[in-house]
Amino acid sequence: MFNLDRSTLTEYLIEHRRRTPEATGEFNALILQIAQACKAISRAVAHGALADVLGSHGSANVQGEEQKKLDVLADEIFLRATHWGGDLAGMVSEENEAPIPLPASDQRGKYLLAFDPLDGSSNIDVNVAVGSIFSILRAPTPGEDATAADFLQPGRRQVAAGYAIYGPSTMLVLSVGNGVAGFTLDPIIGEFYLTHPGIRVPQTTREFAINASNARFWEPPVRRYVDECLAGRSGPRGVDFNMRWIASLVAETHRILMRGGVFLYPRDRKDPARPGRLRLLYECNPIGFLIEQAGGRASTGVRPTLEVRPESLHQRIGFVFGSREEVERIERYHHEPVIGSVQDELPLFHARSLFRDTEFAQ
Ligand SMILES: O=P(O)(O)OC[C@H]1O[C@](O)(COP(=O)(O)O)[C@@H](O)[C@@H]1O
Ligand SMILES: [Mg+2]
Ligand SMILES: [Mg+2]
Repeated sequence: MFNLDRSTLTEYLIEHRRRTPEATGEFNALILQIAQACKAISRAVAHGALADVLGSHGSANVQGEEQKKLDVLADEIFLRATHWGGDLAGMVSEENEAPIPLPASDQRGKYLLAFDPLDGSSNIDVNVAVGSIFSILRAPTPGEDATAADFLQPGRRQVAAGYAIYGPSTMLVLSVGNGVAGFTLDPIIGEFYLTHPGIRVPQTTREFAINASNARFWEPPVRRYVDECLAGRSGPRGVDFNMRWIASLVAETHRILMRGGVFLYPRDRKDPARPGRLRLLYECNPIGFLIEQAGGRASTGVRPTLEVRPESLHQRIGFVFGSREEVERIERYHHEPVIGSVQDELPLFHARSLFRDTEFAQ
């Protein structure tokens, strides 16, 4: 059952360092600190009610969202595990408005860390998979405290990115810029082992994921895409599609990395002040980096996510990613003039579509 030949995460990182002669070891130290944080969060998640980590913390974060106990705990765990290491010049977290001050006595390093300590918070209390997401950038002025502006770099400049998924097993999925590798935690030994080398996203798929409760706010290209998927074999796509919605970005990403698919949390018209739901710096950019490294495509719906120049730390943006062919199709729909949708062609969709509304009917 156990394969003793598997590399540990540490061995994988040492191997990577051998191929990077100028590496000092700071980068590996940082990744291992993050992995340590993920192990501690995994333990808290696994203990659930036994560790009194379910339920609301009774506070709101900078974005006005209710904080769960586990959001706050995971944030603290990330801070403790990483901010004494001396390899960081700054940190940004979903749960903190400004960059988190590093300890005064500590040296400043050359990396910036942006993270979502607990992703999929609405799933904590219902015992569904949640995760942590992280993005690593180079500090423009190594050795000095980073400013908020230092973090506003396009995702293409990420040095590494990854997530931990706390599911039936805990995994760390990582890219240091040469593909994507998945490591599974042995919870007894407390070690991540390389179990999924060279992860690739299948180019084609027949499975999509979108929060359909927002259908009335979708823009026409998204409506067209989803309507065509729903029309299945008798529609313009000529095949039946399957649908998933977990409401944990990490879990959706993991499914897509494992078996393909396309995920959409598009820009919509729900709230003009919030063009999209997901946050660019610590959700879309790291996931986009992993998806591109695995041969898939990550997009705003119009252009590659990793090309966007961020404007603020907690900026939200439309996000579409997954199997390349589907993402390219969605981008094409955004660039094409709006023409009649499948709704106009199929009588069923006129009066009774699940996603029917009048406001944006074409
Ligand atoms: O509640 P919705 O609309 O289904 O949104 C789900 C999305 O919100 C998120 O939970 C946001 O992340 P946080 O839990 O870190 O705030 C994503 O993981 C997920 O894709
Ligand atoms: Mg999140
Ligand atoms: Mg979160």
